[in-house]
Amino acid sequence: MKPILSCHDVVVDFSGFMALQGVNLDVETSGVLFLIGPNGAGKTTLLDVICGKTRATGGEITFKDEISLVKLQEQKIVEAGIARKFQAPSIFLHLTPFENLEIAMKQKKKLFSILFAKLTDVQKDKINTMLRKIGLFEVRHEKAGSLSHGQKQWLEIGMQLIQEPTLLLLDEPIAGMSGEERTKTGELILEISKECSVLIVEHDMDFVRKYSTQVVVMHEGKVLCQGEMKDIQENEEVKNVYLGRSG
Ligand SMILES: Nc1ncnc2c1ncn2[C@@H]1O[C@H](COP(=O)(O)OP(=O)(O)OP(=O)(O)O)[C@@H](O)[C@H]1O
Repeated sequence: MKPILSCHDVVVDFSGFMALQGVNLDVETSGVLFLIGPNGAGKTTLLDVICGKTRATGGEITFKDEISLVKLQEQKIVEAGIARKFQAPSIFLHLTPFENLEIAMKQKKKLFSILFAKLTDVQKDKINTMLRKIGLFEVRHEKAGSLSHGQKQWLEIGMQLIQEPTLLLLDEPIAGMSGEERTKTGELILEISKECSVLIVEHDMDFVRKYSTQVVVMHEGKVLCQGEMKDIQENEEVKNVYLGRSG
C-alpha cells in the first residue's frame, strides 16, 4: 500500500542553521508512527513543516500521493486532512467539552453560523460519540477549565478528530500526565489509529515501546533509521546517539 505521507529530502534552514538536512520519511496509512531522537534533532520542526507552520526551504512533502504540501497554506493543509495537536492545549476553558467539540466541528463555517446554527440530531450524536471515545461524556457539561490536565489534552485530541483527519500529528501527548492518564492516552491513540494515521513526537521510551507500530529515529536534522522498536533498540548508532543515554 502507498504511504499516506512522503517526505523527500526536506530541508529547513533557519537563517543559516539547518534544522532539517534532507529528511526522507514515509508514513504508512495504518498504525502509530513515533518520531524519537535527542533534543534538537528536528522532530518538532518536521511536524511544523508537515502542517505548514514552518516553510521547508527545500524538498517535497506529498500527502495522499498527490497533494504537495510545501507551498500550501496551513488552513488548506487542515482541509486536506492533516490535524495537528500542539503540546499546550488550546481549548476554550470557559466553555464545556460539548461546546468545545461543537465549535471544532463547525470550524470550517463562518463565525455567525458557528454562533447561531442549531445542531442537528446527527451532529449531536457525533459529538456525544466523540465525548465517549475521549472519556469525557460524564463531564460534558462542566467548564473545560475545571478538567484535569489529561482530560484537557483528550478534549483537544477530540477537537482534532471530530474534523475527521486522515493524518493526526501529536507532539509529546503524555507530557505532564499521571501514569493512569498515560495508559488511557495510549489506548485512545490505538483506537484512533484504526481510523486515521498517527505520527507522534515522544521522549517516553516505555510509551513508545508499548504503543508503536513503527519508530523513526532522528538525529541532527536527518532520519537515522526506521523500524520496529525491538530492532531500533538493538541499533548501535541509535544506542550511541540516543537510547544509550536516555532509555
Ligand atoms: N524558529 C527557529 N529559528 C532558529 N532555530 C530554530 C527554530 N526552531 C527550532 N530551531 C532549532 O532547530 C533545532 C531543531 O529543533 P526542534 O524543536 O525541531 O528539535 P526537537 O527534536 O523537536 O527537540 P526537542 O526534543 O527538544 O523538542 C534546534 O536546534 C532548535 O534550536
